[in-house]
Amino acid sequence: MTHCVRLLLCFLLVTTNIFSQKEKPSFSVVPLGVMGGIDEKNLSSYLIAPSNTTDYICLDAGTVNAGIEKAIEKKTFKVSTNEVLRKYIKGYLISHAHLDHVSGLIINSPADSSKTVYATNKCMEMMENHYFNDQTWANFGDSGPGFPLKKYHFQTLNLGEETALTNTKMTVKAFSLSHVNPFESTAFLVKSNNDYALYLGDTGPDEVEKSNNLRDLWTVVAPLVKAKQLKGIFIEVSFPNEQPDKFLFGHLTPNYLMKELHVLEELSGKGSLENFKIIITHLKPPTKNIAKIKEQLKAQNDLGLKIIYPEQGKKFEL
Ligand SMILES: Nc1ncnc2c1ncn2[C@@H]1O[C@@H]2COP(=O)(O)O[C@H]2[C@H]1O
Repeated sequence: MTHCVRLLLCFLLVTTNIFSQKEKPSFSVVPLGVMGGIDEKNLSSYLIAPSNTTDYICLDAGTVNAGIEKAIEKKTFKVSTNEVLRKYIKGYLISHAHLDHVSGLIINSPADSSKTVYATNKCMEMMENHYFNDQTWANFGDSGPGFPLKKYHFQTLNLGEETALTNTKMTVKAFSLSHVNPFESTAFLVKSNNDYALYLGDTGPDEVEKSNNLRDLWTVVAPLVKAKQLKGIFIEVSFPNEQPDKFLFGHLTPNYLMKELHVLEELSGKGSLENFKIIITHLKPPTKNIAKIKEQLKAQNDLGLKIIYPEQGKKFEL
Protein backbone atom coordinates (compact mmCIF):
# COMPACT_ATOMS: atom_id res chain seq x y z
CA MET A 1 0.00 0.00 0.00
CA THR A 2 1.44 3.34 -0.99
CA HIS A 3 1.87 6.14 1.50
CA CYS A 4 -0.82 8.17 -0.27
CA VAL A 5 -3.41 5.38 -0.09
CA ARG A 6 -2.67 4.90 3.64
CA LEU A 7 -3.14 8.61 4.25
CA LEU A 8 -6.40 8.59 2.32
CA LEU A 9 -7.70 5.61 4.35
CA CYS A 10 -6.77 7.34 7.64
CA PHE A 11 -8.56 10.50 6.51
CA LEU A 12 -11.67 8.53 5.57
CA LEU A 13 -11.68 6.68 8.90
CA VAL A 14 -11.31 9.87 10.93
CA THR A 15 -13.95 11.83 9.00
CA THR A 16 -16.50 8.98 9.03
CA ASN A 17 -15.99 8.70 12.76
CA ILE A 18 -16.44 12.43 13.32
CA PHE A 19 -19.61 12.51 11.24
CA SER A 20 -21.12 9.40 12.78
CA GLN A 21 -20.44 10.81 16.28
CA LYS A 22 -21.97 14.15 15.35
CA GLU A 23 -25.14 12.62 14.03
CA LYS A 24 -25.66 9.99 16.72
CA PRO A 25 -29.12 10.73 18.13
CA SER A 26 -29.79 10.93 21.87
CA PHE A 27 -33.59 10.82 22.04
CA SER A 28 -36.44 9.09 20.21
CA VAL A 29 -39.65 11.08 20.05
CA VAL A 30 -43.10 9.79 19.14
CA PRO A 31 -45.76 12.52 19.04
CA LEU A 32 -49.11 11.20 20.28
CA GLY A 33 -50.82 14.54 19.70
CA VAL A 34 -49.57 17.76 18.16
CA MET A 35 -52.39 20.32 17.91
CA GLY A 36 -53.44 23.16 20.23
CA GLY A 37 -57.17 22.37 19.84
CA ILE A 38 -59.90 21.49 18.94
CA ASP A 39 -59.50 17.94 17.68
CA GLU A 40 -59.67 15.75 20.78
CA LYS A 41 -57.90 12.93 18.87
CA ASN A 42 -54.75 15.03 18.43
CA LEU A 43 -53.91 17.19 21.46
CA SER A 44 -50.47 17.90 23.01
CA SER A 45 -48.64 14.71 23.99
CA TYR A 46 -45.07 13.61 23.13
CA LEU A 47 -43.31 10.39 24.04
CA ILE A 48 -39.57 10.77 24.63
CA ALA A 49 -37.04 8.03 25.39
CA PRO A 50 -33.28 7.56 25.20
CA SER A 51 -32.57 6.47 21.61
CA ASN A 52 -32.84 2.73 20.96
CA THR A 53 -34.98 2.13 24.06
CA THR A 54 -38.71 1.95 24.69
CA ASP A 55 -38.42 3.64 28.08
CA TYR A 56 -40.71 6.51 27.23
CA ILE A 57 -41.91 9.40 29.35
CA CYS A 58 -45.05 11.14 28.10
CA LEU A 59 -44.64 14.95 27.94
CA ASP A 60 -48.21 16.15 28.51
CA ALA A 61 -51.09 13.79 27.84
CA GLY A 62 -53.82 15.59 25.90
CA THR A 63 -54.26 12.59 23.57
CA VAL A 64 -52.97 9.12 24.45
CA ASN A 65 -54.98 6.23 22.98
CA ALA A 66 -55.69 7.78 19.57
CA GLY A 67 -52.01 8.78 19.29
CA ILE A 68 -50.78 5.26 20.07
CA GLU A 69 -53.19 3.87 17.47
CA LYS A 70 -51.92 6.32 14.88
CA ALA A 71 -48.31 5.32 15.74
CA ILE A 72 -49.18 1.65 15.26
CA GLU A 73 -50.90 2.46 11.94
CA LYS A 74 -47.70 4.25 10.84
CA LYS A 75 -45.60 1.21 11.93
CA THR A 76 -43.76 3.27 14.55
CA PHE A 77 -44.79 0.63 17.09
CA LYS A 78 -45.14 -3.05 16.30
CA VAL A 79 -46.90 -4.06 19.53
CA SER A 80 -50.49 -3.63 20.74
CA THR A 81 -52.01 -0.33 21.96
CA ASN A 82 -52.27 -1.88 25.40
CA GLU A 83 -48.59 -2.80 25.48
CA VAL A 84 -47.49 0.70 24.48
CA LEU A 85 -49.75 2.23 27.14
CA ARG A 86 -48.89 -0.17 29.94
CA LYS A 87 -45.26 -1.11 29.20
CA TYR A 88 -43.61 1.56 27.03
CA ILE A 89 -44.97 4.62 28.84
CA LYS A 90 -43.08 4.73 32.13
CA GLY A 91 -44.56 7.99 33.43
CA TYR A 92 -46.16 11.35 32.63
CA LEU A 93 -44.76 14.87 32.92
CA ILE A 94 -47.67 17.30 33.02
CA SER A 95 -46.92 20.96 32.26
CA HIS A 96 -50.24 22.38 33.44
CA ALA A 97 -53.71 21.12 34.25
CA HIS A 98 -55.64 22.47 31.24
CA LEU A 99 -57.76 19.68 29.80
CA ASP A 100 -56.06 19.70 26.40
CA HIS A 101 -52.88 18.58 28.23
CA VAL A 102 -54.33 15.98 30.63
CA SER A 103 -57.55 14.54 29.20
CA GLY A 104 -55.75 11.54 27.64
CA LEU A 105 -54.19 10.66 30.98
CA ILE A 106 -57.55 10.85 32.77
CA ILE A 107 -59.53 8.86 30.18
CA ASN A 108 -56.87 6.13 29.88
CA SER A 109 -56.23 5.78 33.62
CA PRO A 110 -58.53 2.76 34.19
CA ALA A 111 -56.58 0.76 31.55
CA ASP A 112 -53.13 2.05 32.51
CA SER A 113 -50.45 0.29 34.60
CA SER A 114 -48.87 1.56 37.80
CA LYS A 115 -46.46 4.45 37.17
CA THR A 116 -45.50 7.97 38.24
CA VAL A 117 -47.18 11.24 37.30
CA TYR A 118 -44.83 14.21 37.75
CA ALA A 119 -45.94 17.84 38.03
CA THR A 120 -45.13 20.98 39.97
CA ASN A 121 -47.04 21.71 43.13
CA LYS A 122 -49.87 23.88 41.77
CA CYS A 123 -50.50 21.64 38.77
CA MET A 124 -50.57 18.54 40.99
CA GLU A 125 -53.03 20.23 43.35
CA MET A 126 -55.32 21.07 40.44
CA MET A 127 -55.21 17.49 39.13
CA GLU A 128 -55.98 16.13 42.60
CA ASN A 129 -58.71 18.62 43.44
CA HIS A 130 -60.48 18.84 40.08
CA TYR A 131 -59.90 15.51 38.28
CA PHE A 132 -58.61 12.62 40.38
CA ASN A 133 -60.86 13.60 43.28
CA ASP A 134 -63.24 10.61 43.50
CA GLN A 135 -66.07 12.77 42.14
CA THR A 136 -65.32 13.93 38.61
CA TRP A 137 -63.10 10.81 38.23
CA ALA A 138 -61.85 7.99 40.46
CA ASN A 139 -58.72 8.90 42.38
CA PHE A 140 -56.11 6.69 40.68
CA GLY A 141 -53.37 8.53 42.59
CA ASP A 142 -51.76 7.94 45.94
CA SER A 143 -52.79 11.25 47.50
CA GLY A 144 -55.64 13.75 47.37
CA PRO A 145 -59.39 13.55 48.12
CA GLY A 146 -61.56 10.45 48.50
CA PHE A 147 -60.17 6.94 48.31
CA PRO A 148 -56.76 6.94 46.55
CA LEU A 149 -56.45 3.74 44.48
CA LYS A 150 -52.65 4.16 44.38
CA LYS A 151 -52.18 3.14 40.76
CA TYR A 152 -50.28 6.34 40.07
CA HIS A 153 -47.60 7.78 42.27
CA PHE A 154 -48.17 11.55 42.26
CA GLN A 155 -44.70 13.04 42.50
CA THR A 156 -44.44 16.78 43.02
CA LEU A 157 -41.43 18.35 41.30
CA ASN A 158 -39.42 21.07 43.00
CA LEU A 159 -38.45 23.79 40.52
CA GLY A 160 -34.86 23.53 39.25
CA GLU A 161 -34.16 20.27 41.10
CA GLU A 162 -32.89 17.28 39.11
CA THR A 163 -35.32 14.39 39.61
CA ALA A 164 -34.91 10.82 38.37
CA LEU A 165 -37.61 9.56 36.01
CA THR A 166 -38.42 6.14 37.46
CA ASN A 167 -37.87 3.10 35.20
CA THR A 168 -35.90 5.16 32.69
CA LYS A 169 -32.31 6.37 32.61
CA MET A 170 -33.50 9.96 32.22
CA THR A 171 -33.84 12.81 34.69
CA VAL A 172 -35.85 16.02 34.60
CA LYS A 173 -35.64 19.58 35.89
CA ALA A 174 -38.80 21.73 35.96
CA PHE A 175 -38.96 25.49 35.31
CA SER A 176 -41.89 27.83 35.71
CA LEU A 177 -43.66 29.36 32.71
CA SER A 178 -46.39 31.97 32.59
CA HIS A 179 -49.63 31.06 30.78
CA VAL A 180 -51.85 34.11 31.43
CA ASN A 181 -50.14 35.51 34.49
CA PRO A 182 -50.46 34.38 37.32
CA PHE A 183 -51.54 30.96 35.93
CA GLU A 184 -48.46 28.77 35.71
CA SER A 185 -47.28 26.26 33.18
CA THR A 186 -44.01 24.31 33.16
CA ALA A 187 -40.92 23.67 31.03
CA PHE A 188 -39.18 20.31 31.41
CA LEU A 189 -35.45 19.88 30.78
CA VAL A 190 -35.00 16.15 30.17
CA LYS A 191 -31.51 14.66 30.43
CA SER A 192 -30.22 11.38 29.01
CA ASN A 193 -26.50 10.65 29.47
CA ASN A 194 -24.96 14.07 28.80
CA ASP A 195 -27.60 15.28 26.38
CA TYR A 196 -30.77 17.27 26.89
CA ALA A 197 -34.16 18.01 25.32
CA LEU A 198 -36.28 20.96 26.43
CA TYR A 199 -40.09 20.80 26.35
CA LEU A 200 -42.18 23.88 27.05
CA GLY A 201 -45.83 23.68 27.97
CA ASP A 202 -48.08 26.56 26.91
CA THR A 203 -46.44 29.92 27.45
CA GLY A 204 -46.93 33.56 26.59
CA PRO A 205 -43.98 35.84 25.74
CA ASP A 206 -42.28 37.60 28.68
CA GLU A 207 -43.26 40.96 27.18
CA VAL A 208 -46.99 40.20 27.28
CA GLU A 209 -46.96 38.11 30.45
CA LYS A 210 -44.95 40.76 32.36
CA SER A 211 -42.63 37.99 33.45
CA ASN A 212 -38.97 36.94 33.32
CA ASN A 213 -39.69 33.23 33.14
CA LEU A 214 -38.56 32.71 29.55
CA ARG A 215 -35.43 34.86 29.95
CA ASP A 216 -34.58 32.86 33.09
CA LEU A 217 -35.08 29.60 31.21
CA TRP A 218 -32.93 30.77 28.27
CA THR A 219 -30.22 31.73 30.77
CA VAL A 220 -30.21 28.18 32.17
CA VAL A 221 -30.10 26.41 28.80
CA ALA A 222 -27.78 28.82 26.90
CA PRO A 223 -24.59 27.00 28.06
CA LEU A 224 -26.12 23.70 26.87
CA VAL A 225 -26.82 25.22 23.44
CA LYS A 226 -23.26 26.52 23.30
CA ALA A 227 -21.87 23.09 24.24
CA LYS A 228 -24.21 21.42 21.70
CA GLN A 229 -25.67 19.25 24.46
CA LEU A 230 -29.21 20.55 23.95
CA LYS A 231 -30.65 18.49 21.09
CA GLY A 232 -33.85 20.41 20.55
CA ILE A 233 -36.56 22.63 22.00
CA PHE A 234 -40.27 21.84 21.85
CA ILE A 235 -42.07 25.17 21.95
CA GLU A 236 -45.53 26.35 21.07
CA VAL A 237 -46.76 28.73 18.39
CA SER A 238 -50.53 28.91 18.71
CA PHE A 239 -51.55 31.89 16.61
CA PRO A 240 -50.34 33.79 13.52
CA ASN A 241 -48.87 37.29 13.92
CA GLU A 242 -52.23 38.93 13.26
CA GLN A 243 -53.57 37.80 16.67
CA PRO A 244 -53.82 40.88 18.93
CA ASP A 245 -51.91 40.68 22.24
CA LYS A 246 -55.18 40.93 24.20
CA PHE A 247 -56.40 37.70 22.53
CA LEU A 248 -53.19 35.68 22.93
CA PHE A 249 -54.50 33.85 26.05
CA GLY A 250 -50.93 33.09 27.15
CA HIS A 251 -49.55 31.85 23.81
CA LEU A 252 -46.88 32.69 21.23
CA THR A 253 -46.98 33.90 17.63
CA PRO A 254 -44.11 33.57 15.09
CA ASN A 255 -43.06 37.17 15.96
CA TYR A 256 -42.90 36.41 19.67
CA LEU A 257 -41.19 33.03 19.19
CA MET A 258 -38.45 34.69 17.14
CA LYS A 259 -38.10 37.51 19.69
CA GLU A 260 -37.68 34.96 22.46
CA LEU A 261 -35.20 32.87 20.48
CA HIS A 262 -33.16 36.00 19.76
CA VAL A 263 -32.86 36.43 23.53
CA LEU A 264 -31.59 32.84 23.72
CA GLU A 265 -29.11 33.47 20.89
CA GLU A 266 -27.78 36.59 22.63
CA LEU A 267 -27.04 34.40 25.65
CA SER A 268 -25.67 31.36 23.81
CA GLY A 269 -23.62 33.22 21.18
CA LYS A 270 -24.10 34.51 17.65
CA GLY A 271 -24.79 31.71 15.17
CA SER A 272 -25.34 29.16 17.94
CA LEU A 273 -28.91 28.44 16.77
CA GLU A 274 -27.98 27.66 13.17
CA ASN A 275 -29.51 24.28 12.33
CA PHE A 276 -30.76 24.01 15.89
CA LYS A 277 -33.92 21.89 16.09
CA ILE A 278 -37.06 23.76 17.12
CA ILE A 279 -40.13 21.53 17.31
CA ILE A 280 -43.25 23.63 16.91
CA THR A 281 -46.13 22.47 19.10
CA HIS A 282 -49.70 23.56 19.81
CA LEU A 283 -50.66 25.00 16.40
CA LYS A 284 -54.28 26.05 16.73
CA PRO A 285 -56.85 25.48 13.99
CA PRO A 286 -58.33 26.69 11.64
CA THR A 287 -56.13 25.23 8.88
CA LYS A 288 -55.67 28.62 7.22
CA ASN A 289 -54.09 29.97 10.44
CA ILE A 290 -51.71 27.01 10.58
CA ALA A 291 -50.64 27.62 6.97
CA LYS A 292 -50.09 31.29 7.84
CA ILE A 293 -47.98 30.40 10.92
CA LYS A 294 -45.78 28.13 8.77
CA GLU A 295 -45.31 30.85 6.12
CA GLN A 296 -44.51 33.47 8.75
CA LEU A 297 -41.98 31.27 10.54
CA LYS A 298 -40.25 30.45 7.26
CA ALA A 299 -40.03 34.12 6.33
CA GLN A 300 -38.83 35.22 9.77
CA ASN A 301 -36.28 32.47 10.43
CA ASP A 302 -33.21 34.74 10.44
CA LEU A 303 -31.46 32.51 13.01
CA GLY A 304 -31.13 29.53 10.65
CA LEU A 305 -33.28 27.32 12.89
CA LYS A 306 -34.19 23.85 11.74
CA ILE A 307 -37.95 24.10 12.21
CA ILE A 308 -39.74 20.79 12.69
CA TYR A 309 -43.50 20.28 12.51
CA PRO A 310 -44.16 17.02 14.36
CA GLU A 311 -46.70 14.58 12.94
CA GLN A 312 -48.93 12.43 15.12
CA GLY A 313 -47.56 8.87 15.34
CA LYS A 314 -44.41 9.58 13.30
CA LYS A 315 -41.19 8.91 15.17
CA PHE A 316 -38.18 11.22 14.91
CA GLU A 317 -34.80 11.41 16.58
CA LEU A 318 -33.07 14.26 18.36
N1 LIG B 1 -61.15 34.88 27.77
C1 LIG B 1 -61.24 33.98 26.81
N2 LIG B 1 -62.10 34.17 25.79
C2 LIG B 1 -62.19 33.27 24.78
N3 LIG B 1 -61.43 32.15 24.72
C3 LIG B 1 -60.56 31.91 25.70
C4 LIG B 1 -60.43 32.81 26.79
N4 LIG B 1 -59.49 32.31 27.62
C5 LIG B 1 -59.06 31.16 27.06
N5 LIG B 1 -59.71 30.93 25.91
C6 LIG B 1 -59.54 29.76 25.00
O1 LIG B 1 -59.56 28.60 25.81
C7 LIG B 1 -58.41 27.83 25.46
C8 LIG B 1 -57.88 26.96 26.54
O2 LIG B 1 -56.73 26.31 26.04
P1 LIG B 1 -55.58 27.16 25.38
O3 LIG B 1 -54.81 27.85 26.45
O4 LIG B 1 -54.87 26.30 24.42
O5 LIG B 1 -56.29 28.26 24.51
C9 LIG B 1 -57.37 28.90 25.12
C10 LIG B 1 -58.19 29.83 24.28
O6 LIG B 1 -58.34 29.32 22.97
